[in-house]
Amino acid sequence: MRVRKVSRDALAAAMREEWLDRSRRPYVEGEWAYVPVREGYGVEFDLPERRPYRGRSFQMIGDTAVIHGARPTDEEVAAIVAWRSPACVLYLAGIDGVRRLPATEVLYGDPHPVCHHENGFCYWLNPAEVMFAQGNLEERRLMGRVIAPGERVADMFAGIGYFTVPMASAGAKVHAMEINPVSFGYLQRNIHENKLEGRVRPENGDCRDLLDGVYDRVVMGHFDAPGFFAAALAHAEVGTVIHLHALGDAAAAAEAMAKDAGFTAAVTTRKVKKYGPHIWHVVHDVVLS
Ligand SMILES: C[S@@+](CC[C@H](N)C(=O)[O-])C[C@H]1O[C@@H](n2cnc3c(N)ncnc32)[C@H](O)[C@@H]1O
Repeated sequence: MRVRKVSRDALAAAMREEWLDRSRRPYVEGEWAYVPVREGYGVEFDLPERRPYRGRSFQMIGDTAVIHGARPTDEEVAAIVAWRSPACVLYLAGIDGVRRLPATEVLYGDPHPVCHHENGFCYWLNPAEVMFAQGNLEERRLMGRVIAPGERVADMFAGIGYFTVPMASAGAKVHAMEINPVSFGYLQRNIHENKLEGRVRPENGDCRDLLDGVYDRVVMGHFDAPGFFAAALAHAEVGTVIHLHALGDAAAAAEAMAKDAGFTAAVTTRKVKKYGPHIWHVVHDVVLS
């Protein structure tokens, strides 16, 4: 690409120049911008054409690239670094145990806390320490939309606040429970960074011990949630809505447990993402009457 080099501050003015090639995009690196030049005008450099990235998909969390599946080769890591200039590349080999801890290998740079921007919120986390579920994006948006101001909400598996933050921002009073002290630290930070103190009561511990009083809505964002459903029912009343996450269909079991607790349950189900062959991560919306 034929370019002229200008300072980043001068880029806006360069974009109005007669010599600008409007069919190409400028390339910005650090404090400098390389601005494409039309035929017939003088150039300072002829940059090699940047080859588009054709490797497998990866997740950007803040400035950290996270790659799933088979362990990437050195060439794959080099291609990601050349394409996105991440500060760090992590290989996510798996997610362990009920605390959903990521098993990661550092392939480039040093892991560090990052701010991941999503739906207008900022989530601090270190992707080498805690997971950030990519496939739940639509569910996180939805939880922000279903809230009526003043609702009493329990987020039983709050993690770093993916559901708590949008719900509190929509006007709910959220009781956010998280058992892992590392995730809990980020939860507290994310409540603060998103200016939601006063709307969230964060507590570190087992949600079965922390549930307190009666809630209008209960979010159960964990694959093991069906095993905790009885605990949620003990803090529900007629009209309470429970968002029960599960791997596979837990609707019939939920209806039976609600009946045992003296309620009638109306259950609707949506798929969040495919988890494995013939296995879906689903959410059952359980409305109690
Ligand atoms: C799937 S992760 C984060 C969930 C987040 N709501 C999401 O879907 O992105 C589930 C979280 O539940 C926490 N957890 C597991 N068992 C728990 C328990 N008994 N009480 C409170 N938190 C628990 C884990 O430490 C983890 O941070």
